[in-house]
Amino acid sequence: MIAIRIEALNKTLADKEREFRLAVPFFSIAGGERKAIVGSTGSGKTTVMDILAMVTEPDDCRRFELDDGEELIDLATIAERHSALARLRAACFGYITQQSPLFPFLTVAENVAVQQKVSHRPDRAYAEQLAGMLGIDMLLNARPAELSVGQRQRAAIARALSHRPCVVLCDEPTGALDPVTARQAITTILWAAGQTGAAVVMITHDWELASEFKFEFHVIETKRREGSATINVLRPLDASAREVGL
Ligand SMILES: Nc1ncnc2c1ncn2[C@@H]1O[C@H](COP(=O)(O)OP(=O)(O)OP(=O)(O)O)[C@@H](O)[C@H]1O
Repeated sequence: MIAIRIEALNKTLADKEREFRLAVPFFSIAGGERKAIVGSTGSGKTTVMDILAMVTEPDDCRRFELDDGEELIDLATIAERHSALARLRAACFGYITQQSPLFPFLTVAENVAVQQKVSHRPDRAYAEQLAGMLGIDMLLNARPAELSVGQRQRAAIARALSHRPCVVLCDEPTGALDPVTARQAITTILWAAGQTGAAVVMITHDWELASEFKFEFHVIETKRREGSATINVLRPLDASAREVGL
């Protein structure tokens, strides 16, 4: 079973006027688990997700590793090994970003097929099944420009799940969806994760939906400010804080 562990990780983003520092003392996720990351806008949720997706490199960490059940992979240094990083991403990770850009010159079906091809897991029937569950099966031959924002978001979800990843990362996957379609999207993500025993990490502002689907909450909050620098920390949220909707 897959597991990712982070210990004492730090990342600083800075420009001339301000500095944003994020600390992750400890975070772990294993196959079958579902964790929600919450926090105010600009608190660093996407930064955490980009680090998990190995899009952004941490500045330093005591531990940042992926255990795939056979091998322990050091994610802190994998960015230096381009082909290993590309292989790992294609095989293991499904990342639904906020924009989730689709190739504009390809149909929805072709966008999904590209992901499966890169991951060496072509499976048209599975792609169609996901599209059906997400309510976009009638749109498989449409190009992104012909879709609404919510339809594009669902196409991006189908693409990110289509190669049966064992880590599913979702950055506000239901941001453009109405409540019924949002529930359908989360149900599909968790169904697909259940097929492979995948771990699911989701950024959301929808506490109610995440609670309903039994996500474990982690929150990013400001620890302190030092001049123009903001220092934020990711920590688990206990049940009592969740009840008052902190
Ligand atoms: N290059 C940079 N220099 C300084 N600060 C930066 C830079 N890039 C990003 N930031 C800051 O980093 C912080 C974290 O950004 P991030 O996108 O991770 O937040 P978020 O919690 O995902 O926000 P949202 O909910 O709005 O999507 C923000 O406050 C942002 O202003």
